Amino acid sequence: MHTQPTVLSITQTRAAEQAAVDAGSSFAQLMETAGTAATQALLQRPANLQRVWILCGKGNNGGDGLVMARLLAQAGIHVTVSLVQDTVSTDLAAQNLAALPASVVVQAAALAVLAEYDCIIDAVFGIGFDGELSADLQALLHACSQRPALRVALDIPSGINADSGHIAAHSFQADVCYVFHSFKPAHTMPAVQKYCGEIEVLDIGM
Ligand SMILES: NC(=O)C1=CN([C@@H]2O[C@H](COP(=O)(O)OP(=O)(O)OC[C@H]3O[C@@H](n4cnc5c(N)ncnc54)[C@H](O)[C@@H]3O)[C@@H](O)[C@H]2O)[C@@H](O)CC1
Ligand SMILES: [K+]
Repeated sequence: MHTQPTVLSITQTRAAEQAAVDAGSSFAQLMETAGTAATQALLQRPANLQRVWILCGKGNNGGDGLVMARLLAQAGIHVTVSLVQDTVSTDLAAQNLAALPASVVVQAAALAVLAEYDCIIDAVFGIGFDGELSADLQALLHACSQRPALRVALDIPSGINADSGHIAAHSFQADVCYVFHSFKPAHTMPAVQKYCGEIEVLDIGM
């Protein structure tokens, strides 16, 4: 028998996160668990992962990417991080940026894009994205889709609205999408599933 996945809207997801925090967790713990679960899932894949490039947006999806950067570097992987919006805007993302080990290279995307990677991780936007991508981000995400690297999206490929499923031009084209806690409505839509590739739902303890 095929079990239908649980689907939560953006509002329901944020309410579930708040309920987990009210029950004794914390947003920092949820982010740490999300980044840890995605790192473990990635390391279990039969993939060459010597050089990983992580594109981080300024919000908490970027924070998840920064947790992964720390953990992958601790696992001995050569990690490059690009802050694609030049900064981080949430306390959690800032804390995880400050916690990066010295071995992680933090480099402007315009420079980093010239190097070779085995894996590209999209931590630009998650459920906070709405609308269209800037011209710069369109060019960057399009360049990523041309690369012979394993492309991993965190929560949802950047450029896609998690509720409506609207796909902005040059949204990230993933091979695998690690979805946190539960499907959002967009993950059920065939057009969006083409951008997700393989979808794996990860328990983040809520
Ligand atoms: N809140 C929590 O407890 C958790 C959040 N998690 C992660 O956090 C994500 C949600 O984080 P946020 O709510 O910070 O949102 P995002 O990180 O998805 O993005 C928010 C940022 O994107 C900007 N933005 C939105 N649309 C844009 C557009 N068209 N062009 C340019 N910028 C745009 C917003 O102004 C905001 O600064 C989830 O998808 C998940 O990956 C996980 O860490 C698990 C726990
Ligand atoms: K993403």
